[in-house]
Amino acid sequence: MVKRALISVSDKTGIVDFAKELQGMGVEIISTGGTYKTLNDAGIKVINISDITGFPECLDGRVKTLHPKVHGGLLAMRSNPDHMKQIAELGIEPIDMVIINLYPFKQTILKENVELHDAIENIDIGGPTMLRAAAKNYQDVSVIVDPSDYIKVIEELKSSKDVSLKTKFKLAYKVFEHTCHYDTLIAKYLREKIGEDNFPETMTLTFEKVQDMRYGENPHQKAVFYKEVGANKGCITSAKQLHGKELSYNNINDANGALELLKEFSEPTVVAVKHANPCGVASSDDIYDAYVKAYEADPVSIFGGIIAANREIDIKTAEEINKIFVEIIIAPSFTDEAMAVLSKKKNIRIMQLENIGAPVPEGSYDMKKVAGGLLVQNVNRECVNKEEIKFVTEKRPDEKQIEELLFAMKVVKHTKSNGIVVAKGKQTLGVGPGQTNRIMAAKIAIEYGGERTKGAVLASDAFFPFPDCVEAAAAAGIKAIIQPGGSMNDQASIDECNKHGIAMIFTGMRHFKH
Ligand SMILES: NC(=O)c1ncn([C@@H]2O[C@H](COP(=O)(O)O)[C@@H](O)[C@H]2O)c1NC=O
Repeated sequence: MVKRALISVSDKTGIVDFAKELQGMGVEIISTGGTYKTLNDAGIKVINISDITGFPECLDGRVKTLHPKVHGGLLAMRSNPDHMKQIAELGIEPIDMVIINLYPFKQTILKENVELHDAIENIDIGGPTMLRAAAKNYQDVSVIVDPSDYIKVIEELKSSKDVSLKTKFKLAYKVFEHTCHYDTLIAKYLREKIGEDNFPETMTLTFEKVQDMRYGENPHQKAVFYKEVGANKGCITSAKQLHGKELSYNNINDANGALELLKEFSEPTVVAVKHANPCGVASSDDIYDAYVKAYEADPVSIFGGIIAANREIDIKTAEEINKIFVEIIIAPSFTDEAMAVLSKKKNIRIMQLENIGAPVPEGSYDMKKVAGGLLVQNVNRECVNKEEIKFVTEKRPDEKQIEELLFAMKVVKHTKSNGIVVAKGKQTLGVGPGQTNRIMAAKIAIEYGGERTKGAVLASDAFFPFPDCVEAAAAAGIKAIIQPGGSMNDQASIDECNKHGIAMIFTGMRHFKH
């Protein structure tokens, strides 16, 4: 039986109707300042919390409900005669239901230019304390933290005069989920305020559900898509779907890979991705030309792929894209004419992402789940270390070749290791991804390039342990190479370059990606 309920809510949506229903069932209602006013103004009979505690709310609301008269009433076990005797002697009356939602910490920190003191004042203390007390004593107390549960609770009360133990247990579980999410956001916010790489002793992460997925990587795997709170600028989680069926698990993963690579470029660029590896990447003066070059880079692999562009898609580009089947096109915007063309196809997903080039914020984590644990590192935000660049061969690359080499290095950075990329004219010609030895990656990239590799450049994500990749490059007519350097055997590759008149530069920065 619910005889007394304590209501203390920041989000007052639906609270008047809920309280009216409780009152109609003869439940006595206690409330804190603002909630008291809202209910009282709506004609509901409410007892002010101060009349229960015998204390005024004080310290700007920092202390309202933190009192044994409240917590004794919540925590006393009704089945324990000692507890009941003690509270009777202390003049504490049981509280059977609490309806609480917390100070809007999340909404506060999501505001632009929020001051630390503002965030701090929005850390709720009394609310979580009551929520946790009530949830611990769920057998005797119903605890409602989510306004979407109001209707269900009222229905149960109407039909069986009480809330079932099963419902009370679920509501209690929800409380700990909620307070954990709330506290994790606080910890994350404060950790980011410290402003340096911070790898805490315990890693508590929190995400919010975006949607259920039809299935995971494979149809027999269940999957859900979650997003981080805040920090979603330029991320796949902020993309707006303008057309097409729901994104799949693999679509999201591939689109994420395409966006990460696209962020390396400021000039008009198109990235095509298959199975999380780039298959065609090109930069040009305009997006149409960049698309044509990305398509021609590898017209076979792009089929059924993900295309990401960093400029508006116009009708000319849309008509070109429409000639093949692609799963997703993602861009900052689409002209109306382009939308009309692209949306003729039922199966293409059209995604709009403003701020598509927004960099990953400094201090962001990159994580990989391993069985029984989690690997955490900071995001790989660099591409080459300009101070570390060394021209190691007799032949020096010219300015144009340096640009070409840097283009290829950006692409190989986002290719699964071992990876090799061959490129010319800011267009990939061959991508050799994810091989267990480097020469195989080189052979694949060169084979994709075919005749076009003559005069092209080659990038490697890590150093050459042997001169075999240079030999293969020379045979394919490659004129310049970029790689991190740092192998004990660097000299063998340098000698091989010198033998064939190839220019090679070392960047001092490796880009493994697994
Ligand atoms: N300090 C306390 O004793 C306390 N008790 C309840 N609160 C919070 O005060 C809010 C409601 O305040 P009001 O009814 O004055 O609008 C709720 O979000 C509730 O979680 C408190 N505030 C913050 O800690």
